[in-house]
Amino acid sequence: MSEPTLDAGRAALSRWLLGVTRPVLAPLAASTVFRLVDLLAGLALFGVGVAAVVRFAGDDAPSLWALASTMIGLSLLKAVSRYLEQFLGHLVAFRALELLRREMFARLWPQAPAVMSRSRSGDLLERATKDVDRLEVFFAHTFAPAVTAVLAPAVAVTVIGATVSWPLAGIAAAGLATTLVAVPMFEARLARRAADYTGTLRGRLTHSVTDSVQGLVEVTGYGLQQQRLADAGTIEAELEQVGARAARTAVVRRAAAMAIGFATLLAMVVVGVGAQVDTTLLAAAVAVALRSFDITKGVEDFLVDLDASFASARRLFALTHTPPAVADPAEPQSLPGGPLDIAWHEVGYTYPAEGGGSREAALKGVTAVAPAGLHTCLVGTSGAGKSTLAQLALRYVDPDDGAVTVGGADLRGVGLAELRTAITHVSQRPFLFNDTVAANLRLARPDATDDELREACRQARIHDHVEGLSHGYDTAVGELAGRWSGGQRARLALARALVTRARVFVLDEYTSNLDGELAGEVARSLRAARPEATVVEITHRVASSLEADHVVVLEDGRVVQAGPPSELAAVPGAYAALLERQGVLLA
Ligand SMILES: Nc1ncnc2c1ncn2[C@@H]1O[C@H](COP(=O)(O)OP(=O)(O)OP(=O)(O)O)[C@@H](O)[C@H]1O
Repeated sequence: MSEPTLDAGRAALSRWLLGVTRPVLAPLAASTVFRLVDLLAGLALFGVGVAAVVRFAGDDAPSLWALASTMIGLSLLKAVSRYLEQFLGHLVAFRALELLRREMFARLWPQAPAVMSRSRSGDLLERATKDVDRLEVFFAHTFAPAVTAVLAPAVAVTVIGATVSWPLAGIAAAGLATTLVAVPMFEARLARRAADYTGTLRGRLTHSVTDSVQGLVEVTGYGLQQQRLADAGTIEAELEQVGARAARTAVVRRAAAMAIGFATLLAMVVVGVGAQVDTTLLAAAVAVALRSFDITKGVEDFLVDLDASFASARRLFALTHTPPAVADPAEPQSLPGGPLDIAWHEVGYTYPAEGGGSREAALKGVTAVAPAGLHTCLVGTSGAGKSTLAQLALRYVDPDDGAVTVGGADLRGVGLAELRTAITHVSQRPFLFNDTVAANLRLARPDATDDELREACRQARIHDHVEGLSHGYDTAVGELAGRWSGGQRARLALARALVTRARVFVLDEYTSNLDGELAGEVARSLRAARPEATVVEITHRVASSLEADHVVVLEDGRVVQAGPPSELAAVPGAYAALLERQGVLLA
């Protein structure tokens, strides 16, 4: 199946959705058939009932036995088909939800972590949950009503024609066709735009609320509560406006549909009486037509939901079809054994600009090395490109120019799984899951033993703290790790990295929350625990880089100095200037 482009039209989106939900198409079709039988049985019940009342009112009373058995038979048929329709409909709903969620995560996985820096958190959440839910509802609860809203009236009209009168059937058909085709077209474009815009606004609202909750400390600290509420209120007001317009359109549509229905029924009565159609049959025909108009409402609901569903599908599609920032090589190359060096060769990288603008390159022809088995510090002023250099070493993104090698192998040629095992990362803002300490540590290696967890925590100088918690390693870390200090969180994150068997540690300012003495102790402990490992550390604490084996100094996306820290500190230059700025006295 060819994949539609990111601004896919409805046909392409439908092909994609049908492809994803293929396994539920058969039960969906069966559910639709049972719904049709249910509706037709309902129409027949209504028609037979009205006809019976008319005959009882006249002097031609029907046989009670025949009437009762017909009604009971139709009721049973209706009940059984309704049960089967509902049963299959729910089956389809749950399976479709599962299929859509799987598709979404399978597509997002290769995009992480790049997608996290591209997407706003609330927006991503909105797409991952609400958009998928909306599609599921459309799929499982809107499709069958729409199809049967056309088929059931079509069958009813044919039966009226064959059993009562074709002119009456023609009038009913004309009225029903008008409600099915003309009414939904009223302001259809407006409804579609409203649905798209509503989705965007909802994303903005979720984003705003998520930001307010995550930034609660800043919001409270700077007294921004009213402003945040006002911002969210503005979006809500806009949502309300869009919703009100859509509701007004829906009211006009409904009123038009009711007027057409009323005129059709009146015309049927006038023509039927004029043509001297049998009263009982005429009453039954009008009753069936009346009920058919109710059924056509399914198409109207479908069209309203259709707009919202396509809007959801479009957002989900754009998210899931963004090409992954990095791809697994077709024929992965294995890494050599032993300590691994990381080398950047003439590397250039520019972050993608939002809205097609241009950005300045974050890295400009960087050539540097973090020698195997040694401790390298990347230093430089804020925004110099240190984190970007580290991200390239982790292959979170690929360079625009040049290459990054690990143990001599181009990162783009090494399987991502092998790479993630060989190189581990402690980020500037480590995330701790709302689970126990042990579970958080085992994320790195699920089969790690209790003793291994303890050893890693001892090495990261966090064991004593964990042991002092109410349930030791089984203590819950707490949502968003709010109960942990920055330094404790950083050390737990380091312990998590130490649980792995990684040969390269990329540490992004992992000691920034520790006092100088503890930072030095942790660094020495890491060295002692993993003497063969290559450590690439980003640090603002330039003084601590004096203890490293190798230093790379970056400035404005370029390497300006590199070498052993003692040599660099001894000559005037960027490194000496950084040290001086931090009050380190040079000999
Ligand atoms: N996700 C991003 N999108 C766009 N630009 C980015 C992104 N991350 C970093 N940049 C830009 O790239 C440049 C290098 O940033 P980088 O984070 O690598 O610097 P750094 O030396 O690690 O800074 P710091 O010490 O402040 O963490 C900066 O100009 C920064 O604004």
